[in-house]
Amino acid sequence: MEFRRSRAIVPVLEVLPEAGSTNDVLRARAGDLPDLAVLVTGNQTGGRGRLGRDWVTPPGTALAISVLLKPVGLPPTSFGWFPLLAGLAMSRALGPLVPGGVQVKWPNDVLIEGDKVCGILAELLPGMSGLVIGAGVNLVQTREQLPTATSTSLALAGAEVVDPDAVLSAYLIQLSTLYRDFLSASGDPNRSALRDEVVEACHTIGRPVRVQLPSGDDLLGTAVGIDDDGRLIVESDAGRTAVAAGDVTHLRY
Ligand SMILES: Nc1ncnc2c1ncn2[C@@H]1O[C@H](COP(=O)(O)OP(=O)(O)OP(=O)(O)O)[C@@H](O)[C@H]1O
Ligand SMILES: O=C(O)CCCC[C@@H]1SC[C@@H]2NC(=O)N[C@@H]21
Repeated sequence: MEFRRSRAIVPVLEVLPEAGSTNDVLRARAGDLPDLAVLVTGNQTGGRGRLGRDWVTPPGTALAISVLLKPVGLPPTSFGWFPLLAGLAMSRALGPLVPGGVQVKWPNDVLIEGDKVCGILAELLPGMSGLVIGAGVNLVQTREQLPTATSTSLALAGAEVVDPDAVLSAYLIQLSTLYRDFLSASGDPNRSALRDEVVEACHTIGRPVRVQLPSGDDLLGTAVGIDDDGRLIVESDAGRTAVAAGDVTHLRY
């Protein structure tokens, strides 16, 4: 895979021929790298997913992108927005490539007709000094190369051309723009405009959902919004619950 054009968008873009996990490499080097530095590989051998799962991609079939964010002067409670902005950025980058577009499942999975084409893993740096936002994008895997029946690739979903560099550039342009918009909107603690965009893109809002909470409990209800800290608000028989982390399933009633 070749990467050509993305360097102008971010201060540091390093293409690794191979990496265990780009999130791990970037976290280890975060102290020496600037805000919005990016590591990318098309050959990630030890990818990690959310909730301790593996992220599996055969060499040369997928992109692994990790972006370092070092926002200055933000309260750590605001950090919950960044994974949502990454999901929105990726949905804008991938949406035009496939017939029928993409959907975002809260917090940041990007789906095509319900199947996962991109997963995002946001990890805090020690002392809340920043975050690493990792995104895995399934580009050209065949059905047999995907780990589950509910995952897909851009090629399988009907993208006519799958250019890794174009996907990378589009994502970085969208993410860096949203990130700068977020930082410059610090006068509006509710981030109303950005919140509206995230809610608009998030397919989960307005749907009946089951949320498997980190405690192991299940929450059944309807997703009705996103709160000031980026948490999903679920309305159930027990009232409203703000969910910071969990596995969401869209239910079809
Ligand atoms: N390349 C990949 N593409 C999609 N899913 C992957 C990939 N590699 C590993 N996985 C993992 O396979 C599982 C896919 O599960 P599934 O598509 O059923 O969605 P899910 O359980 O709702 O996922 P999630 O918990 O991320 O919302 C997830 O745990 C995901 O992290
Ligand atoms: O479980 C998920 O949905 C999140 C998957 C995140 C995968 C990406 S690939 C780039 C970065 N490096 C990793 O080890 N994980 C993330």
